[in-house]
Amino acid sequence: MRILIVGAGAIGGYYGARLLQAGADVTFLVRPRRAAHLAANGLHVYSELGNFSGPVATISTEELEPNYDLIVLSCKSYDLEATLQDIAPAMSDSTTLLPFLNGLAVYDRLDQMFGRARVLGGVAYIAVMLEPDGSIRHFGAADVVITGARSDSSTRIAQEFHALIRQSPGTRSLSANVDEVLWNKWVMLASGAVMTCLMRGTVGEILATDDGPKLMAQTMAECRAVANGEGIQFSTDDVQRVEARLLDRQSTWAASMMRDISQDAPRIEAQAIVGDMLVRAERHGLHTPLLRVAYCHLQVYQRRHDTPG
Ligand SMILES: NC(=O)C1=CN([C@@H]2O[C@H](COP(=O)(O)OP(=O)(O)OC[C@H]3O[C@@H](n4cnc5c(N)ncnc54)[C@H](OP(=O)(O)O)[C@@H]3O)[C@@H](O)[C@H]2O)C=CC1
Ligand SMILES: CC(C)(CO)C(=O)C(=O)O
Repeated sequence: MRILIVGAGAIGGYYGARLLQAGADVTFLVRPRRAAHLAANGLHVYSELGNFSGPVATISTEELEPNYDLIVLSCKSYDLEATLQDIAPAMSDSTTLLPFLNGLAVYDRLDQMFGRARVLGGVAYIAVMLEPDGSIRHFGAADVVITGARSDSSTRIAQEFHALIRQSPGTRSLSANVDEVLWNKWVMLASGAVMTCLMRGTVGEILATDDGPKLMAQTMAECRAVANGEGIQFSTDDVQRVEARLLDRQSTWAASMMRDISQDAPRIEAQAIVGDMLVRAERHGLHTPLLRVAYCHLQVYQRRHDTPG
């Protein structure tokens, strides 16, 4: 299987390296600055699960030809439209896409452009970061990847990808109900992002306050109601797994968007992670006050960074 990974950032670089270690045929689509860096230094991944260091094959959008079986999308959500233009020359009628972006808007867009049968579902539960020196650092040892076909005709390629990625360390599953998996992650992430970004604290710090547990539970209920409105029913296990993470008083976790805000990142994925949940809530006539407050707060942050001074 010929795999094109779009972006050699935290997620693309990390899983690209893991796929290379598994013997996969991987090329990274990168923009000029990253291409020059990788040509000069190679790719370096530092992880408790094993490091990777070595040269990698890169390509520019001008050089692309339609000869990939799978294109893995690992850009930030705000770069999706530009990325879709860049990958156009690589798309053949038989190319399948696998996005690892957070949120569900990416699926609506890809389904609209290419059809659901050409888009696999994928989530990564991991904390990785592109360091200023261009290397990729994995924080902790958690690394869970769940992928799956979203239509019968892409079952084979989903199985082939799983067979490759399962050779890497971490927990790997192939789901027969990947839509539920995608929603489950989004509900967890959106709820966690709403609370940790609004309160500027970790889950444990929030739960130690008078109203923290109640507000966290309300945020999860708002996000679950949106999922239900979109036709997703969670199992008791799903609900308990999200609650175990977001109602854990010992937790030092905060959403990566909260970490981006703490580091004064110029752009955040507020629209994809919180704004789009709110749009869907409105579509179903749902009252979601915490999502609304959080999105207003995140928009203020983004607008201040869009128009400095
Ligand atoms: N980091 C994490 O731990 C996790 C992240 N995610 C999600 O994964 C997605 C990616 O996040 P992350 O890897 O952290 O982000 P990064 O910013 O680390 O990496 C994104 C990379 O995409 C590249 N890129 C963007 N557009 C293009 C393009 N058109 N052509 C080539 N390269 C491009 C950027 O390159 P350039 O340098 O040229 O801008 C950048 O290196 C997000 O949606 C995030 O929410 C999900 C789970 C965990
Ligand atoms: C996997 C998880 C939940 C890791 O923190 C994430 O995607 C994020 O915070 O953006």
